[in-house]
Amino acid sequence: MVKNVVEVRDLVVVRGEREVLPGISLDVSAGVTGLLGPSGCGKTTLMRCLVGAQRVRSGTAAVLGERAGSPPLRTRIGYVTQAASVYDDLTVAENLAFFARVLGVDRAQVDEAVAAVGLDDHRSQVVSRLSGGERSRASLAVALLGTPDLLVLDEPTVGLDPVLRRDLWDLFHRIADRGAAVLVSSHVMDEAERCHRLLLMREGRIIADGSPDEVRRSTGAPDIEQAFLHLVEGRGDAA
Ligand SMILES: Nc1ncnc2c1ncn2[C@@H]1O[C@H](COP(=O)(O)OP(=O)(O)OP(=O)(O)O)[C@@H](O)[C@H]1O
Repeated sequence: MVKNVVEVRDLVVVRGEREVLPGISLDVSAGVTGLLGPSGCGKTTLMRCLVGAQRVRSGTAAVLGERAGSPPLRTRIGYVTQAASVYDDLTVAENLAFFARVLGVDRAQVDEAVAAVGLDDHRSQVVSRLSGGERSRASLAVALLGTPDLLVLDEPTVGLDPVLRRDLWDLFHRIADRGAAVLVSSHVMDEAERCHRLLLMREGRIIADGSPDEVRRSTGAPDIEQAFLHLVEGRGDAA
């Protein structure tokens, strides 16, 4: 068994004129890992590297022992971007059935994925008539097809009410409990408390890495929000 699900070493990514990731290194293992950092610090760029959607200048990114983006990883990684990635003119069930066929996944998994994201009552609804939160849950259901070993979720709870957010976090934990790695970016600090491990980023670098308790302790802050401000404003360095 591969210990680290993700291994990134000295990764350099340039977007436009800017070195967005100036040589980042990190590992991600099973469990729920939160990726936090100010807007523009490079979270999405890093996630794009892990799914093979980002051109890199140098360094390496490996997932489950394979080069990120290589074909064997196709069904082993689920990725949800900030924009919903389902077809507007198909129903929820039709979208799932389509992606199940593309991925070569058993149709039985469609029902499981729809139930997991709480869209049972909307399975026959055309996506264009769903609310924003329902639409993003439909995208999440697609990412769950194939029972991925790595789930990469770019701010999956934006625009969701507290009940749905809690339900989704319970789902992330259930997925992690069966041995998968779940990497979630978020701006919501109470969500950070629900992660097994936190990676705090600033300007394309990891500035803190540890459990919520460890991050709090290393900064002497009473909560993650204060710890985050402390680190991001450069008054400490816990990494
Ligand atoms: N297509 C692009 N061309 C040039 N620069 C880009 C492009 N996409 C993103 N960038 C820049 O790369 C940097 C990192 O962006 P990225 O989307 O990775 O940040 P982020 O941490 O995910 O931000 P947010 O929390 O706002 O989603 C930003 O400065 C952004 O302006």
